Parts: sequence; C-alpha cells; structure tokens
Amino acid sequence: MKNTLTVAQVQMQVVRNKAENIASACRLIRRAAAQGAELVMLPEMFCCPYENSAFRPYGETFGGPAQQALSALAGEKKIWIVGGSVPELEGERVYNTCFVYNPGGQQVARHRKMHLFDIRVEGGQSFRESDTLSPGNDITVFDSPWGKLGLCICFDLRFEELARVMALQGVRAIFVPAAFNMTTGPAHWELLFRQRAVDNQLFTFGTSPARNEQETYVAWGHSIVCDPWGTVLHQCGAGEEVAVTTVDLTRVEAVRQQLPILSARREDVYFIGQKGKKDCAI
Ligand SMILES: NC(=O)CC(=O)C(=O)O
Repeated sequence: MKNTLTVAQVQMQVVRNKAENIASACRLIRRAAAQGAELVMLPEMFCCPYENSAFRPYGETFGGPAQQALSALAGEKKIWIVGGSVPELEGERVYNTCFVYNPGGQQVARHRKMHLFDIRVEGGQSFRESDTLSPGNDITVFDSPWGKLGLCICFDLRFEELARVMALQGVRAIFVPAAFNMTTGPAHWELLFRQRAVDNQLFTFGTSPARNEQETYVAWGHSIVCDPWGTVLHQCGAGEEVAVTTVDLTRVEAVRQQLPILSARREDVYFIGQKGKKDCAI
C-alpha cells in the first residue's frame, strides 16, 4: 500500500456555460498533473450553477459529457480524478453525484449526495435541494493504491455517523466536493473538516468552487486539507486556485496508535433503549 499521496484541489470559477466549465476543469486538471498530482479533485457542481433551476437543464445521464471528459483525462494523464459533482439524470430523478476515475479512465466509484441541503438560516442562507434533487442511499468507500478512501458531498459531512461508518470500514481519507456559502462557510467550514478528521483520525479534503459574488449562491471557497491530528495542512483563499498538497498517510495509523480512541469506544453502552435490550444502536 502506498503511503505518500499528492493531491491537487481545483478551486475553479464556475460560470453559466457548461461546456466552458468542463473545458476549465480539464485545463486546470492538466496543470495539476504537470505539478505532480496523483489524484485531482474538483468541487461540488463544477459544471453547473448551484441553483435549483439549473440542476435539471445542466444535468446529464450516465456517461454524459462531463463524465466522458474526466474519464478520458484520467486515462490520458494516468491520474485519479475525484470528479466534484454533476447533476446526474436518471429517469425522472436528478441526483447530486460524484464519479471517481482511476488512471485507466475507468469509473471506480459513484456517490450520490445522501443528505439533501435544506436549510433556512434567519438573516442568512436558505436553500432547498429537495425541491429538485433526490437523495442517494449508499455510503461510498473505494479501494485505491493508498488503501480505502471515502467519499461524500458537502452537507453529508455534517452527519458524523456517516464519517464514522467510513472510518470503521477502514478509510484513511475522506474526499468531500463541497460548496459552503457566506453564512455557513465562516462559521462551520474549517471546524467541520477538522472535527471529522480528529474524531475519526483520518485525512479530510474539502474542495469548493471559487467565490463568485455575481451568482445567486455565493460559495465560500477555502478548499482545505486536514490531517488526523486536526491540523490544517492547507487552506485556499476565495479565488481560483490549484492547491497541491502531499500527505503522509502513515499519520493515520500513528495517531490511532498514540491516541487510541477508535479502539476504545464502548459499543457495549452506546445504544438507545434499556440496558441489555438494544432498541437502536448508535
Ligand atoms: N451546500 C451544502 O450542501 C452544504 C452547506 O453549504 C452547509 O452545510 O453549510
């Protein structure tokens, strides 16, 4: 198993033209590959404005143009691509979906956002993904030369159970294409990436679109990498950037050994209901 991983996070500017977004993503992925990235990661909704009215018209069925472009580029550059997310059309439904490609250009994972982003913060951000999107129902963990890796999308990161299940399945890093906003970004973005990293003693990678003040939904930016100790190894600003970070994955096993919280959990007492009569495991 490989222990050193160089990741490039493409914090790209998303515009209103889908083909232009795909072209920008490909240009920036090429730049990342030239800088030595072994795995390149795109943001949530990298080829579509983050807007309910846009999800269906910008959507694509399985094997659509955004997916074809990423698969071809992964094969050409012999890199892994965590393809941000696209609106995926299936029948009447639209999903917020991340596809992962290996250096052979094969799709090796697909995560459909499980927790839809429905919030209404007084004096701040409101959004209702459930007006147009359907939730996925699967936890996504995939094999790689660096061991098992986990995948979730933006709002999914707020659900600690999901990250914990992935950690218990053996993942060493969780990749999160995301687009926090000007209300929740300053309050929770760094906190959540550090928190999930510390709780589960693994690496977290969050990749956002660049901020565009002209859009209806303004992304926070600040793409981030945290290590299993909760240290922020890199955090971008708000503008367009390709951030390349090399991580030592043996930190996962080292931190778990030195501060053994995962193995010290008391599963015998963590449940709701009467002792000895489990109604609901947590
Ligand atoms: N956009 C999201 O899915 C989540 C988000 O912005 C937040 O949790 O805050």
